[in-house]
Amino acid sequence: MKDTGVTTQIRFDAVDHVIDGRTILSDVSVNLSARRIGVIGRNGSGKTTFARILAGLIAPSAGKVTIDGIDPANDRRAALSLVGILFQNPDHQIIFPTVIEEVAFGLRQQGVDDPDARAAAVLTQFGKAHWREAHVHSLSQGQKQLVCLMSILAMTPRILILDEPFAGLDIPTRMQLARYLNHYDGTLVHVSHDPRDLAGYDHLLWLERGVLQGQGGDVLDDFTKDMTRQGESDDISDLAR
Ligand SMILES: Nc1ncnc2c1ncn2[C@@H]1O[C@H](COP(=O)(O)OP(=O)(O)OP(=O)(O)O)[C@@H](O)[C@H]1O
Repeated sequence: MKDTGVTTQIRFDAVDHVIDGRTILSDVSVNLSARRIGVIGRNGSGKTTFARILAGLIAPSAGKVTIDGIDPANDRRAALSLVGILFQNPDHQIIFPTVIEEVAFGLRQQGVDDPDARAAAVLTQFGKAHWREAHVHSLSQGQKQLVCLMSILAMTPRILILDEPFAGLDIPTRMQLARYLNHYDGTLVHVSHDPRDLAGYDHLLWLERGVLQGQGGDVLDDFTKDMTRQGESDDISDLAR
């Protein structure tokens, strides 16, 4: 990954998130300036909720979130340029019939001049000028995921959040998408339950039932050991989870 020397400051101060009386995140505080951040945890540990709060898609029930001093839930227009998020299922993200319309949409939201020309330039930059008028429904899942990635990177966000975007893709497709990601020179926040996705990341956050269980550069080993230990039990039977 390129290093432009520009770092982005992510702060969560005592963040809680409660839905229907149930605590999904509890007292999460982090102060991050690493370039590649991994968020790891079991299913249902609160990773997607953390990602959506960081992206400003939802406001936390309590506490404060800032990216370089800006509250992404409060200042939605600024958030468009601050942070982009790529989800697992591109079909939940894509809203337009053709590739060019999809890539131009975010640019239009940002208020840039001539969003169609900018979108076409992005397609060319990715070697996909020939996708311009392609119908999104005719593309493979991997190709749709690349349309989502191009749409997000067109807006040049300081932070790119990946919420398990490679789940369900075959190995060659994952490798190809990962190569496109290598050109991104901002801060990557990658959410996954699989430690293999996050090997070599600068900083890890480990969430367990909505609580920050650990963080730092060497959390993956502890996480893997704990997952193996939990795998030997039978807590999948427990309906209270
Ligand atoms: N809008 C919502 N309404 C009700 N419950 C929710 C909502 N969003 C999340 N939850 C619950 O909060 C918990 C954490 O969910 P979240 O999706 O953040 O976890 P996760 O770690 O990303 O899980 P997974 O790895 O399975 O995607 C889960 O038990 C989930 O059912």
